[in-house]
Amino acid sequence: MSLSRPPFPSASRAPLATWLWRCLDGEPIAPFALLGGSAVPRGEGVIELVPEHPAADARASVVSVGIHGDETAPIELLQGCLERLAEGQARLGAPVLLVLGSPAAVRRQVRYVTTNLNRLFRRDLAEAGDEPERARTLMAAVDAFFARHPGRERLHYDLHTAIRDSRYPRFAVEPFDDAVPTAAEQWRWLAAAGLQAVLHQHRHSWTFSHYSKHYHGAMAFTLELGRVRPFGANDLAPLAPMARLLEALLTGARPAAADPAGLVFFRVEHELMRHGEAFRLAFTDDTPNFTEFAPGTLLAEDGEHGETRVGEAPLAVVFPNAAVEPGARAALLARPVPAPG
Ligand SMILES: O=C(O)CCC(=O)N[C@@H](CCC(=O)O)C(=O)O
Ligand SMILES: [Zn+2]
Repeated sequence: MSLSRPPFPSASRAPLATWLWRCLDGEPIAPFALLGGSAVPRGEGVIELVPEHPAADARASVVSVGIHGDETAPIELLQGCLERLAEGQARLGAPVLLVLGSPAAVRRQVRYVTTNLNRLFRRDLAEAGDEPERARTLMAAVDAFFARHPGRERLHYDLHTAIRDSRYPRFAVEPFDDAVPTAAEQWRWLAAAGLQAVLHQHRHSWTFSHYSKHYHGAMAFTLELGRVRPFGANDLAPLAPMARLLEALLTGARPAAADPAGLVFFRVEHELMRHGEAFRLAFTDDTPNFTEFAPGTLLAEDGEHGETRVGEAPLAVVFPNAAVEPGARAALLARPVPAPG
C-alpha cells in the first residue's frame, strides 16, 4: 500500500528535516550532527537530540507523534520545528527524545493496525502482537532516555488529533496520578500554546503520556490539536503557538506563558465502556466533543450492560466512539471543575 504524504519536505535535505519521512520509508538512520549538538537513533521511529551545551534548567522532554497513524497534523507540526532546527534557524539546547509512535499505522493511514497502541503502556503488559511489542519498545526507549538525564525535570507531550469536532478544538488530557501534581507553569505554557481546555483523568489510563507521568514523575499530557485529517489537509495556522512551545523545549529557552484563566477545566466522572457486540451511542456521529447532555438523557445502549443515562447532573461527552473493541472505552463523561490551585 502506498504512503499518502506530502511531497518530500521543503527544500531541505538536512538529515533532521528528512528524518520523519525516512522513518516512514523504512530507511536505516545513522547518527548525524545538527546546530548545537547531534542526533542519535534509538530504534525504529525514535531519535534522541543530544545538545553540546544544554541550558541549565532545560527539561528532558519526550515529544511523540503518530501513536495513532491517521493523526497527521502533529507529524506536520513537528516536521516544521525540525526543519527550523535542521536549517540552523534554531539551536539545539535541551535533550529531547522524538518518537514516531506507530510507523506501521502511519504508513497505512489508520488509527491502529490490530489494537489501540495507546492503551498498552503498562509494565505488566501481558499481550503479544505488533502493538504490544511496539509499546514495550517505546516504554524501554523512554526509560533509557530519562535514565540518561538524571536531575532534569521531565516532560512528555504526546501529540494527537481527535476523531470529531470539539467545542474546544485544542485541549489537553491530563493523565491521572495523584502522586505527581501538575506544576502550575504547565497551565501557563499550555494556555500560551493556544490550548483551550484541560480534561483531568479520574483513573489510570495506560496511555503513553500516563506512562511517563506514572512511572517517571514527568509532567505529561496527551495534547489534542484539532481534528483527524489526511496529510496535506491540515490547517497548521492555529498550531503556530504550539510550534513555539515545542521549539522552546528543543532550544532550552523559557516557553511563553499566558494567563491560565483562558483554559476551561473538566474532570472525567465516568468511563463509558463498550461491553457487548451489540452497542450503540444514542447521539449522532457529528456530536462535538464536550457537548453537554441533560440529566436523564439516554447516552448508550449495550447488549450486555443495558442503558447508560445521565444521572442527576449534566455530563459532557468526550471521545465518543461506538466502533471500539468490546471491553474498550467508548466515551469519557466529564463535568466542568474549578481551575486547579
Ligand atoms: O477522538 C477520539 O475519539 C480519540 C482521540 C485520541 O486518540 N485520544 C487519545 C486520548 C488519550 C488519553 O485519554 O489521554 C486516545 O484515545 O488515546
Ligand atoms: Zn490519538
